[in-house]
Amino acid sequence: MHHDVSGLAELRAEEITAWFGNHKVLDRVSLTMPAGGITALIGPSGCGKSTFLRILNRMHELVPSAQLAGQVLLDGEDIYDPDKRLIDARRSIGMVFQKPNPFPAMSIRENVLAGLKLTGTTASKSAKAALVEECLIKGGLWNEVKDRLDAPGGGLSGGQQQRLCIARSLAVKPRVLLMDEPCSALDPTSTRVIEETMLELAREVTIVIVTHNMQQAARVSDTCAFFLAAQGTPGVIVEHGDTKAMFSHPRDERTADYVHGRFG
Ligand SMILES: Nc1ncnc2c1ncn2[C@@H]1O[C@H](COP(=O)(O)OP(=O)(O)OP(=O)(O)O)[C@@H](O)[C@H]1O
Repeated sequence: MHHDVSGLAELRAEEITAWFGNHKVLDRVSLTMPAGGITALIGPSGCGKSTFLRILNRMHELVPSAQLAGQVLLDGEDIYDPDKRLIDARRSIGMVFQKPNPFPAMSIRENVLAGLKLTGTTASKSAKAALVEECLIKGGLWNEVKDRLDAPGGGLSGGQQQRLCIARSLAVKPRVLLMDEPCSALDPTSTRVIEETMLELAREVTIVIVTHNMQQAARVSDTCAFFLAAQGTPGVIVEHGDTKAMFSHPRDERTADYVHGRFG
């Protein structure tokens, strides 16, 4: 299959079912996350959004009791193909977490470059310097840190740390960036800066974001998927599609109730 590593990539989940032990938490969830778009995953707590996100870059299998059925296709290629290496899936599909997690004692520069070691990538000193600048610019942090690249990452504010984590994930040139409530630990100003960064990044990387903030989903996402797990049943997608349409004219009453803040 044609595989343009520099181009924008579509991520597609097909019939994903997930368990922790015998507890089924997702049931045959299918979703196409368009290339170069921002897809928001919304829904009440416990409906399986984070589990679904973790399945998209093979983090679910880190939990010993976790099981999975279905496929995840990056530009048509199954990331769970036994011939594919885990590290390749993780490099192509990066993740930013709820709580900023830079290496606190490492310098800002070393934080950005940290992923290169893990993926065994080597680069010259000047190539590394260029990469650090490029990723910090894309992460929306360059102007604030360019004069102190050797200061520890842990000395930055929460919002800056989160942008540092975004820059770090960009350094290995991912094709998809997964973000699990990336702003929930941040103040409104930092949140807006991250949202602007996301809108810029979407030109070159496909983004999937879990968010509890409906305004945020409306501001940043092109497409949206509403997850729901009815009492005692696994999570499913009730409705998905164009974000503006889903917020203004939801097809399902449960979506209407959720996006208007009537539950969850
Ligand atoms: N490591 C785990 N071991 C066992 N069960 C788990 C584990 N992680 C999640 N679950 C269960 O899977 C279900 C889905 O959880 P998940 O965190 O994916 O939901 P969520 O929609 O992301 O929730 P939230 O919005 O609160 O983060 C829940 O019933 C949860 O208790």
